[in-house]
Amino acid sequence: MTWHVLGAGSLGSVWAARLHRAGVPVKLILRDPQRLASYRQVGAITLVEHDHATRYAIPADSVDSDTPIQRLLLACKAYDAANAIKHVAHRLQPGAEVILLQNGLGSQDEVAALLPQCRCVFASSTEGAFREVGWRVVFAGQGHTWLGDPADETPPGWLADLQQSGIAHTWSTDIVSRLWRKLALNCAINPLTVLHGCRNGELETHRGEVDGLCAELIELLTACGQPSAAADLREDVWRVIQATATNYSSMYQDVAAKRRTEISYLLGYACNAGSKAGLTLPRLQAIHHRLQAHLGSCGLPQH
Ligand SMILES: NC(=O)C1=CN([C@@H]2O[C@H](COP(=O)(O)OP(=O)(O)OC[C@H]3O[C@@H](n4cnc5c(N)ncnc54)[C@H](OP(=O)(O)O)[C@@H]3O)[C@@H](O)[C@H]2O)C=CC1
Ligand SMILES: CC(C)(CO)C(=O)C(=O)O
Repeated sequence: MTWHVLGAGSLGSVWAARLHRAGVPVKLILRDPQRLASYRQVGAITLVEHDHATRYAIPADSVDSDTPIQRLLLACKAYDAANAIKHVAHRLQPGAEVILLQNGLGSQDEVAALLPQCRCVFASSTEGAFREVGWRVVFAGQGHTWLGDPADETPPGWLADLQQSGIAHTWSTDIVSRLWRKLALNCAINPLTVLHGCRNGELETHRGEVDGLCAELIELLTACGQPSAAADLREDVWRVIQATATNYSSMYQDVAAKRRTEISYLLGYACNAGSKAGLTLPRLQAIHHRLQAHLGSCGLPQH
């Protein structure tokens, strides 16, 4: 069965290239005929791993094609996910499986609401990839991907394709909790690195702010029925800060490159969930507002 990959950016390309080279049928779906023409001119995705570049001539079509889709990897940013899926929804067969690679929370439910006839599998990944130029992508960090379906704990048969392709993964029966935990880590670290203009490790000099956010995130996770995502959060945040001390967070990198951030699916989602639960979370609200103002001053969307 063919894997269709909608969103041939950083992570989508890394997935597509590994599946393709393992002999698993893959097709890229590009956003419009112009992007398809650009891809066809080059004819391949170039994947750079350990400074070694390899071309993978993966077949592609655009969203305008009408071939049916039974398995789809949605690899757009969280803010593009629902809009992107609308363009291919009519091609998805009853019972089709859609794997959602988005970080944060909120986009998964937006997409699932549009696809009542499909099985939506949520993913949370610690892999790292970035687009160098054009159709050339650097696979910067080996990581792990957790996959799960909140509506059905049965592992899908296609996990064997991931195994065959060397995509490190685990089927998770608590994927929503994992997504919450990653969201909390991102909320405690990423906005502060943007506002202080620093690497993750330099947050050591802003201990009070990090700890204050952790305390409110623990309150939020607990109120939202996510006690295991709340357990030892502060310790985990400091462990991640130390382990990634010399790195710039993904949000820092987005702002530095003048790319839109996923703020609405991270801090925005956390603040909304807090309001819905009737919580007062002054530190999270304040950092959300400071970050929005900062994004505005950089000419970037505040949502
Ligand atoms: N990159 C990473 O290291 C990691 C990313 N993630 C998460 O994975 C998700 C994807 O991130 P990433 O791969 O970095 O994102 P990129 O910006 O690199 O890629 C997104 C891709 O989506 C495509 N796209 C957007 N809208 C549409 C549309 N309507 N139709 C078709 N294609 C569309 C873009 O197309 P075009 O090329 O035409 O602009 C682009 O190729 C994010 O939620 C991110 O947080 C999680 C862990 C690590
Ligand atoms: C390294 C870490 C955990 C920091 O929040 C991250 O995931 C990111 O930069 O987005």
